[in-house]
Amino acid sequence: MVANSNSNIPIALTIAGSDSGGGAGIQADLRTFAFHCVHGTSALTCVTAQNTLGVNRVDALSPEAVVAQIEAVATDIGISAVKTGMLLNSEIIAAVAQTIEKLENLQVVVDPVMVSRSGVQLIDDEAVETLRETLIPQATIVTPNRYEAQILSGLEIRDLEEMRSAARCIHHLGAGTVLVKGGGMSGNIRGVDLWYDGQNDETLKTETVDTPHTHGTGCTLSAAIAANLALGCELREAVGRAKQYLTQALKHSLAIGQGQGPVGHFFPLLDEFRQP
Ligand SMILES: Nc1ncnc2c1ncn2[C@@H]1O[C@H](COP(=O)(O)OP(=O)(O)OP(=O)(O)O)[C@@H](O)[C@H]1O
Ligand SMILES: Cc1ncc(CO)c(N)n1
Repeated sequence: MVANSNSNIPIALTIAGSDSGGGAGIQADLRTFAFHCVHGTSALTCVTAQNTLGVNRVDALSPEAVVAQIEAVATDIGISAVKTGMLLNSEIIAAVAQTIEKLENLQVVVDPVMVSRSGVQLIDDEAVETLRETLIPQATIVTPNRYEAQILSGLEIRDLEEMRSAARCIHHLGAGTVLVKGGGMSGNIRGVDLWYDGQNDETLKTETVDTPHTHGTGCTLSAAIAANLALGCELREAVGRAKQYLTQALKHSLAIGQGQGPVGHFFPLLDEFRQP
């Protein structure tokens, strides 16, 4: 039998860290790409020993190793969309920014991973500055959570109005569009995101899912945006579709481990493969 090979498959790249627990990072990104029928490629920045309770250890790769992975993919396979996640330190951020700057026709989704959901800063101040100066200006869209938006804007965020002000400040750093995510907000704006593209702002809401198992929401959302961009969607549509996918994954989140379980990326296949 002759294979029905597909040479038109959209291709996306994730530049991010590994999560041994499988809920966030590269593992979440590649699963999200796959569930959008997008071929996923990856450049690993660090390896975390992590589970549903937290991060126990982080080992970084060298900036040269990160660049070599990006170049190996770009020079042979080609990429139409990239997402960046946990970049860890200033040297890796600068190397990634320099490398992707040279790639043409690339849509860039920057998830500026720097603060955990509990509000703990994961990267040092120098790395924040490098992110601000080198990578965010290249972003088609940047997707900070509440705490990351506070650091990038220097503003406190307690309500929608403050999310709006922060988005405007971050837009001044040079990103095309800013999406301030509301997973860390409380009350009726938990799960409401604020979009600002330099002209219009808009609140994006699907529904609030009442679950403690939200590990990997940010990675999944940014990977789904990159996947939809690789599929050819316009940015606003890509974000809307990504939020729908994430909401379904949250509704099917996995109550595994003793802490915060991951979102369930494979909900579209549950009926087919559900155990008896
Ligand atoms: N309980 C919820 N119900 C609905 N949507 C949610 C909920 N929690 C998070 N989201 C959505 O998930 C997406 C990611 O936002 P969040 O603020 O959780 O990012 P994050 O903190 O970067 O995630 P992570 O925990 O992976 O670091 C956003 O679209 C947000 O609105
Ligand atoms: C590897 C990795 N990337 C991103 C996050 C943020 O959710 C995480 N916990 N781990």
